Amino acid sequence: MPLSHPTRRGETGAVRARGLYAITPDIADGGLLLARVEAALPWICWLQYRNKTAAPALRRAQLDALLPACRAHGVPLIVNDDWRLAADCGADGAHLGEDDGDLRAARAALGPDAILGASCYDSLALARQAVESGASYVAFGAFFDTTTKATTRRPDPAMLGGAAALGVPRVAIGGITPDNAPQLVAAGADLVAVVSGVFGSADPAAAAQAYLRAFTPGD
Ligand SMILES: Cc1ncc(COP(=O)(O)OP(=O)(O)O)c(N)n1
Ligand SMILES: Cc1ncsc1CCOP(=O)(O)O
Ligand SMILES: [Mg+2]
Repeated sequence: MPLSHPTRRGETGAVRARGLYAITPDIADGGLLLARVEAALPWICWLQYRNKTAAPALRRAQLDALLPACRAHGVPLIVNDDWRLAADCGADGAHLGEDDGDLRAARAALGPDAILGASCYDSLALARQAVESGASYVAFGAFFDTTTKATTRRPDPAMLGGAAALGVPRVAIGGITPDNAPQLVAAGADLVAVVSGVFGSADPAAAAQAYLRAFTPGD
């Protein structure tokens, strides 16, 4: 069992997690998507279902296929963009960016135990607001160049340290590789969120394991 695996709740009930947060790419073929996710699942802490091109029915069908696989590995499944879809399919949480609706409404609908993430880009002020509004983790990025998403805001890694006082897991995203992940973990990232570095690889299991070395320096 990799160190990243458990998602624990501390005495305050807050979500605690550390490791790799894998995010799915836009794959239309559900069988292929499931096979690639299943290869990575033993090594990841959380999975985010993100598909920016699928029609609603395909998104729902892909989630319905991914959920039992995630459950079998004890990996929470988080739905990007759409907290209503997360609620409908019984996922463990949702991730909302600045155009994805209201965190308070999502928290009220999903309940106190849901994992609710917020994109905070390069802004500590956004992160503070997000936590006040019910976010259980905050995400910063893009830290590095990426072709997965057009990005304009580029935080300094020191922002991850500045966010420690918020008391929720800090996620780093954007162009993260096994080579540049250690500097983000050293700066305070609890999780590194990755699309292409895992699912763009011919071997998602090996790729996922390569990221875990950032969390066990010296191995
Ligand atoms: C963990 C994590 N961090 C940031 C994002 C980006 O969210 P958003 O800005 O809403 O952009 P899209 O992913 O919806 O294109 C994320 N999805 N996950
Ligand atoms: C969704 C998202 N938000 C900021 S960067 C990004 C894409 C990250 O993908 P990759 O890990 O392939 O750079
Ligand atoms: Mg979004």
